[in-house]
Amino acid sequence: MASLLKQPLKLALVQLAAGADKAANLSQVRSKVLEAAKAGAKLIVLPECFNSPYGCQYFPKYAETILPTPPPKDQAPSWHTLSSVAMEAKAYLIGGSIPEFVPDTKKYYNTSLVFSPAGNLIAAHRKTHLFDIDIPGKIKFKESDVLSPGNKVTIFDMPEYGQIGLAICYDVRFPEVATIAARKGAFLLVYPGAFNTTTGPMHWSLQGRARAMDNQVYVALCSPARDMDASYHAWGHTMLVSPNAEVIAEADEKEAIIYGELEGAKIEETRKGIPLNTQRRFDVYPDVSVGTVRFEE
Ligand SMILES: NC(=O)CC(=O)C(=O)O
Repeated sequence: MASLLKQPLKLALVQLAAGADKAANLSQVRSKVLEAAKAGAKLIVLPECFNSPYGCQYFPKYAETILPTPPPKDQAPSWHTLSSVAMEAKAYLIGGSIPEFVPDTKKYYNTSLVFSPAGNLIAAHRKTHLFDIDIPGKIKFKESDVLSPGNKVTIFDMPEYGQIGLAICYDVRFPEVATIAARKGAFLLVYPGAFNTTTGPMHWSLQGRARAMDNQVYVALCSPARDMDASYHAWGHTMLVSPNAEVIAEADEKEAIIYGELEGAKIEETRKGIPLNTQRRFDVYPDVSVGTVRFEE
């Protein structure tokens, strides 16, 4: 059987320190992406909300209108930064996420844009599960006050390497999304995400490792760096997890780039040792990856 990952891939996860100045954030994106490319990365990932601080109060101010594509430059500076830096870096670039505004419907989304090394937009994912939680005395957050949810599972292809499943932050808590992408052939699941200092220590690493363990694929979680002067304290701890659920590399809470070399043989070795893929009992329970799965908005 052909390998899910056609050739080794160097991955970089950029734990960016994003602040209130959008232009400064975009300039930092450019410098960190080029640094990662210089180190040999061919797939580079940015965190959730890389052009702004994270919080419902910020989404409208930092939102960009990206449709129709390509959008005018003055309307979508983040879109154009991602496209041009992907080209300069000669790398695939997963642009964490930005707030997106759709004028026709007046809706806002939390949206991840993916660019090819030629600077073309090749995929977009709108956060499907909005972060609405209330842990008394700890954290209350309601993205749905401002945002609308996306309506699809996102899988995209890098023809020289293979397929990637992409979702955002809270989406990681819904294992169906990961399972669908893995069963459709993804070798890597990528989650730009901003857990916080309450849910981060409880579940960040556990979620990343669980998605890897269940699906026997690589998992990448990419967070903003922590800013204790911001209203939301991101957990940080950007990490890469192996198909056998080991943490390959992990940042602390400060700005950093972490790297990993991904190899198809590692997925095959894991699946050979513990052959979940051939042992599933779809005569006992349904396969969530077939049937009414939406791959289009
Ligand atoms: N910020 C999120 O979307 C999710 C999160 O912090 C959590 O699930 O915990």
